[in-house]
Amino acid sequence: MAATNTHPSFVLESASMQFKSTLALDEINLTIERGDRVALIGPSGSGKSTLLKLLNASLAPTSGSVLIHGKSTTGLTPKDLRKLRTTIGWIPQSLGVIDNLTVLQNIVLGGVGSQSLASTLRKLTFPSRADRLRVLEHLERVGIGQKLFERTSSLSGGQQQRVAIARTLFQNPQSILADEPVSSVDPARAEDLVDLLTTLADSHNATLVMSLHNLELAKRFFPRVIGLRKGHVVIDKPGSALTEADTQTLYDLSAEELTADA
Ligand SMILES: Nc1ncnc2c1ncn2[C@@H]1O[C@H](COP(=O)(O)OP(=O)(O)OP(=O)(O)O)[C@@H](O)[C@H]1O
Repeated sequence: MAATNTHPSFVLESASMQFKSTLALDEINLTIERGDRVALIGPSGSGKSTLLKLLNASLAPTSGSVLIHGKSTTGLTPKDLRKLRTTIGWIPQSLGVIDNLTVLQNIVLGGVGSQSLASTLRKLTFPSRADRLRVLEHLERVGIGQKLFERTSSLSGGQQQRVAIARTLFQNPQSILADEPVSSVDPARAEDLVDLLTTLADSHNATLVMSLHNLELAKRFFPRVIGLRKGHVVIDKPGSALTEADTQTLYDLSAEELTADA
């Protein structure tokens, strides 16, 4: 189980992110409580990945503040930043698994956090019996226990996604962030993976924030759906309460935008 922390998982206070001439996020105010299960939806370019990067402390806001598990991400030393990041499981679009390592080694890497290079190499080369058993337990939970010693490059895309999930769980994070983890798989597999990830996050009592393009999955699996448009939060409600009007709010181009884009 993840360590107890009474703070909300994430708090954004007037947080903005400006990239040169692009205002990717505009004064966002948002609290994500411990154990929340949140889908981030919105059109391409609306700011979903940027928001996840603020929640992962890989970007600091250009103005306003972001608190992760009660700690502001502004002005942290690199050491404190690394320590904070060990409390967050991060599943990027690219999954971040290393092809040439075995499944066991990839998952052990999830747990090394801020340890030294020497200690990391030792763990990778000679994982302890306790680590091997824990890895196996997580692999079994994601349904690929038999793949423990296989080279990750020999696994299918869907199996590699399961490795990425097991690696995140092995880290025992307080929160899990996933950036479109199902973008490149077929609909049936996408549903299985979202089901698996939401169930596992629940059983670990971990907060889950996942960006998704598939609105049906957001509706079915997420008690909270946050819709972004042009760097603003325009929807924040249970997935089961999403309406056609919400979809239009998010995705329909106004006549003004159509003229601007022409
Ligand atoms: N590093 C960067 N430098 C400059 N502009 C950026 C950078 N990262 C993002 N942006 C811009 O910020 C805006 C929001 O991008 P972001 O990637 O957060 O959108 P998104 O909703 O995740 O899109 P998608 O669904 O296509 O992944 C876009 O206009 C994008 O071009």
